[in-house]
Amino acid sequence: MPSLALSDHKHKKEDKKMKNKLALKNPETDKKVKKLKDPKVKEDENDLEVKKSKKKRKASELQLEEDERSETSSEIVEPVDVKVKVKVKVTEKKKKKNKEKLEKDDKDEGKTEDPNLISRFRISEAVRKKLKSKGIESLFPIQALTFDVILDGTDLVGRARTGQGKTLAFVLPILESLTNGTVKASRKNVYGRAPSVLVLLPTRELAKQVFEDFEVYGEVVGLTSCCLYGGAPYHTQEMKMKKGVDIVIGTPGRIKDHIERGNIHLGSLKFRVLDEADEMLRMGFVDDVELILGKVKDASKVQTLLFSATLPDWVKGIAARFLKTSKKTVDLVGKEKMKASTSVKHIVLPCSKSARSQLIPDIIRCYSSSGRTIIFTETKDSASELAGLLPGSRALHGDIQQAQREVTLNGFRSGKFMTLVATNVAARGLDINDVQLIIQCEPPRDVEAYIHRSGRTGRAGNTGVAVMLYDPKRSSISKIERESGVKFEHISAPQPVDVAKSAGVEAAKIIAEVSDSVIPAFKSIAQELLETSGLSAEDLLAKALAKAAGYSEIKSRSLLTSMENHVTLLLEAGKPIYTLS
Ligand SMILES: Nc1ncnc2c1ncn2[C@@H]1O[C@H](COP(=O)(O)OP(=O)(O)OP(=O)(O)O)[C@@H](O)[C@H]1O
Repeated sequence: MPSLALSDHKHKKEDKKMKNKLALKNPETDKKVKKLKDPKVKEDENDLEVKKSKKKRKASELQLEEDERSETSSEIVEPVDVKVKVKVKVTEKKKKKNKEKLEKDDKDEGKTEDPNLISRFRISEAVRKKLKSKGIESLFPIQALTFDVILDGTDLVGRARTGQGKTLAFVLPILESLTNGTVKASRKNVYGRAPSVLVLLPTRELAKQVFEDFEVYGEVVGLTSCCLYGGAPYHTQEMKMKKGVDIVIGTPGRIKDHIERGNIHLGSLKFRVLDEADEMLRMGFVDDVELILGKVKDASKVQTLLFSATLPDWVKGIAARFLKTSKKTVDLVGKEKMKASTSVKHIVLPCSKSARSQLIPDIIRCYSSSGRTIIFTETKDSASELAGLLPGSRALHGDIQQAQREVTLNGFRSGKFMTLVATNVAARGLDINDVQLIIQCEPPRDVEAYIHRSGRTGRAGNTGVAVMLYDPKRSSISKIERESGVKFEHISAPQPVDVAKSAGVEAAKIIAEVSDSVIPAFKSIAQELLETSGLSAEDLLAKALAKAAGYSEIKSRSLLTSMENHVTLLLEAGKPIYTLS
């Protein structure tokens, strides 16, 4: 039957894909990923490089010694074979060549030293130590390229893809500038001091994250920070401002309120930073941002920095109006077609709305590498609904109380649960360790959202997978593909039998870890089962593995809509078939 033959063909394709997927879990790949993640491994790798080049050098030295020996001994040793003949015939020319090679190796050794090592920048010892304790040995490109520009007092527009370290790109030079740089002399360290730095961010979660970086690195150089955002009581925030603080980080609405209530004075301001400015525009903070920026009386005394992963017109306009004409732009994306993260594997998969909750657990099984997953929905209701349907997941969106949002995010960060279902509140800037998989339930309305959502994985040099579901009857992915520059990999839904196979591998591992002490208690019932079931020990064990992996039966699934219990048939006819449409 042609349809069957074709459906088998599909299965083969799926098998191949599944092998690729499983390759993600293979220890070799794991080792590679670990290498990328683990700074110690990086260090070991550097050591290895140094050792390799030393070995190379040693080999050349030995060769040189040997050449010399050969030459001197050429008179007394009878050539034994061709190889030795070649050696004894070594000439001055070869010796010179080896020496030159040694010199070149020496030079290359110098070259392998990382030009972005933190020791090469004007970063104070205390901050350097702190960075090292966090596994940071060298600066990322956006940080290395902007560090001196900022520290030397120039306004800056910085742009890099998601997860490339834009936060430390402004945190580090600002801290240095306040403690050792140009603004050190004019900064007062007294009770009730007005802030020297004001950082504006679009969401509360993001503000908190940036605040934590300022806290960690600022603390070691004696600088204090506070975070001001809506949904939290005014009183505690006011108290902090009264005591005096060096760095204020917050969302535009709450910052504006504090300025209007007279809690924040901008007279001592040395830096203002706009992070994720494009999102502030999208979230309707245009007036608040412009009002806050306009409150600074003498803008010539303030350095303004603007960081973003995308630069729409409003952001360019803000840069033109509020940054000095001497400003510099460091744009690591530029006119490159690919705007999204290049360390992410971008995949699309056809799926009807009703099949989502059945399909998503399988996508997680296949692609999350047992790490964290963030699922994005378009509406708050669908985030709550989906979180209710997926065991072990929690929802995060704007209708959830701030205190609960923080509990949820902390739980996700600390690994209490591994799947977060969120709206765009989690799309921007959030940096959560070990997010391996992003699932977007449908194509977002604008390309920026796609870039930022998929950028929650594949951060800081790690790899990740972003899967976007789409209903072929309702939505199109071509606009996102065109505007983001992403070349999507098209796949069909993982077939339950394939997912079961990878679940079986996990279950087998779990069973192998069970202590032998359980055997006596279960042995007699196992023997009885073997005798009465009429199955071989192998088949019976397969059933036990299936149950341990959560399977009682295996259903089929449509390749077109991902609906369970649907089979996709591909019909072949000997001549063209015309439809009415
Ligand atoms: N030099 C560095 N070496 C190693 N890790 C770093 C370095 N700089 C930053 N990181 C880590 O990289 C991750 C991403 O950084 P960050 O959140 O600043 O990226 P981003 O460019 O602002 O991303 P997004 O556009 O999504 O907001 C963080 O976990 C951060 O700690």
